[in-house]
This record gives sequence, structure tokens and C-alpha cells, in this order.
Amino acid sequence: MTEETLHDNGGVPDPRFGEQGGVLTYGAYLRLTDLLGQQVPESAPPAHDELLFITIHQVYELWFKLLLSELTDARDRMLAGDSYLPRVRLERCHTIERVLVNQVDVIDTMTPQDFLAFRTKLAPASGFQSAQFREIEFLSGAKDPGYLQRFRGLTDDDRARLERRLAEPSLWDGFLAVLAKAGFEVGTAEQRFAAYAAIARDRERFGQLWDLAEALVAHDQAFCLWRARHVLMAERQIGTKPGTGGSAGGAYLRSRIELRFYPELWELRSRL
Ligand code: HEM
Ligand SMILES: N[C@@H](CC(=O)c1ccccc1NC=O)C(=O)O
Repeated sequence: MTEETLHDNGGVPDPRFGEQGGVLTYGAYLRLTDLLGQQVPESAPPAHDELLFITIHQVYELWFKLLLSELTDARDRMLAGDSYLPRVRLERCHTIERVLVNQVDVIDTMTPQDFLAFRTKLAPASGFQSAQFREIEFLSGAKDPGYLQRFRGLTDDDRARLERRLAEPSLWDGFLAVLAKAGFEVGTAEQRFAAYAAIARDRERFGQLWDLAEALVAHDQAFCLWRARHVLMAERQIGTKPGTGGSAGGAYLRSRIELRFYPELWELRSRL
């Protein structure tokens, strides 16, 4: 294309731009007819805030899907001994996770009265049944097979995916593979703490490993922050009532705040 053809339209794009013989449209590419047809309220007539409630959960699940893809790639690359791209992937995850924590603000615009207008229709469904959320926990390293027993209403596909995540290596296994490739012994806890301390004390030499460990801590911290915000979100709506999923509600959610994906990286702080 010549300089003249680029500019002879006064900067206005050629009206045929993006239509070079193709039939693809924005809506077709993004499957918007399907996507925007999936917000179906349970309440009839629909309670005003149910669209908000469905939308926010669907947005979470879309981000969970992307997180799983990024975290899986980070894990696979670490298993191969790489440390640069896994950190890049984890940093993207951290950015998404900040969005996940901050979008709780949107749910907080709902009053408990408006939630009550459709809450009874939701039982016994609950976020406890989010298979992707549990997949993220398993992939991150918090593998609790008990969840597979406690889950009601898992599809065969969900169950198969969760069983695969339980059986396959976690991000933590990937991290230990990176340390092993760098020459550290990682068989016992004491060997691992010796490795973390060596890395922490010589960042000029081991900066890439230190940054990778810090990216794992950031991922862990983001999920702790999400759990803490989720408790407040839940208690703001339902106080001390039991959950639709059959748990004690806020008390159960509080018990989950202590969960850490990488307890040794937190323990390292006490040992430095
Ligand atoms: C009105 C807002 C919300 C309330 C009142 C609420 C309440 C609860 C309660 C009480 C539980 C415990 C299980 C039960 O007995 O029901 C739970 C679990 C859960 N919720 Fe929510 N939730 C809300 C919004 C959300 C949103 C927007 C998400 C995003 C996906 C979410 C994801 C989850 C997850 C993943 C769990 C399982 C947590 C775990 O087992 O550690 N919730 N929620
Ligand atoms: N467990 C919530 C209801 C709830 O928030 C919910 C219900 C169905 C699907 C997802 C949900 N989100 C998080 O738990 C409650 O007890 O009010």
C-alpha cells in the first residue's frame, strides 16, 4: 500500500477495512447470540437484581476459565524447568485476580432485601459447587479429595476434570521442579528451606527464582483476599444465616480464610 492510499481518506479507515472478502462479524466471532442468551432468571416475574447476580457469577466463571488456562501453562513450563514465562503467566493471573477481588464492589450495590427477593429460588445451589473454583485450588496445590464426596450435582465432565486435577502435578510441583533443575535439593522440608534462604539471600544470582516464588505468593495472597472479601460480601447479604449450599454460612467461609497454597513460602518470612 502506498503512502497516498494510506492517507487519501483523511485518516478515516477504508470502509471495507476488516471485510476483506470475509463473512465474520463481531457478534459471530464472539458467539454473542449464545452468550447473551444465557442470563435466565429463576424468579418470576424476574426480581430486579437477579440479572446482576447471574451476570457477576458468569463473569467470574469466564475469568476462572482463563485463569485455569494461564496457570496450567505456567505449571507445564515450570515442570520443563523454565522460570521466565511461568512468572509472566502468573503476573497476568495476578492482574485478573485483582479484578476478581475488586468486582465484589458490584455485588455490594445489592441490598439484602433485594437479594431476598430471589434467594429462596437458589437453594440448594451455591458457589460451593463451582467446579472451576475447586479446579483452581487443586491446580494451585490445595488438593482436598473430600470435596469430590461433598459436591452434590457435579456433572460427569466436572467430576472427570476434578479427578484429573487431583492426579496431575500442581503449580507447587512445578516450582519444585524448577528448583531441582537449578541444582537445589528439594526432597525434605529442611532442604527446601535451605534452598529458599539461599535464593532470598543472593538475588543477584537467583533473581529469576526469587521473582517466581514471589509470583506464587502473589497468587496465593490474591486468593486469600478473595476469600476474605467473599465472607464480607456474604455476611453483608445474609448475616449469620446458613448458606443455600447447606453450610453454616459465614462461619464456614471464615474457616477457609486460613487456607494457604504455599505455606512454606509464608513460613520462610519467619525464618529470614
Ligand atoms: C450475594 C452474594 C453471595 C453470597 C451471600 C454468598 C454466600 C456464600 C455462602 C454462604 C457459601 C458457603 C456455601 C453455602 O452453604 O452456601 C458460599 C460459597 C462460595 N461462594 Fe458465594 N456468595 C455470594 C457470591 C458469590 C460470588 C459472586 C461468587 C463468585 C464466583 C461466589 C463463589 C463462591 C465459592 C467459590 C464458594 C465456595 C467457597 C469455599 O468452599 O471455599 N459467591 N457463598
Ligand atoms: N450461597 C448463597 C447463595 C449464593 O450466593 C449462590 C447461589 C447460587 C449460585 C451461586 C451463589 N454464589 C455464591 O455462593 C446464600 O446462601 O445466600
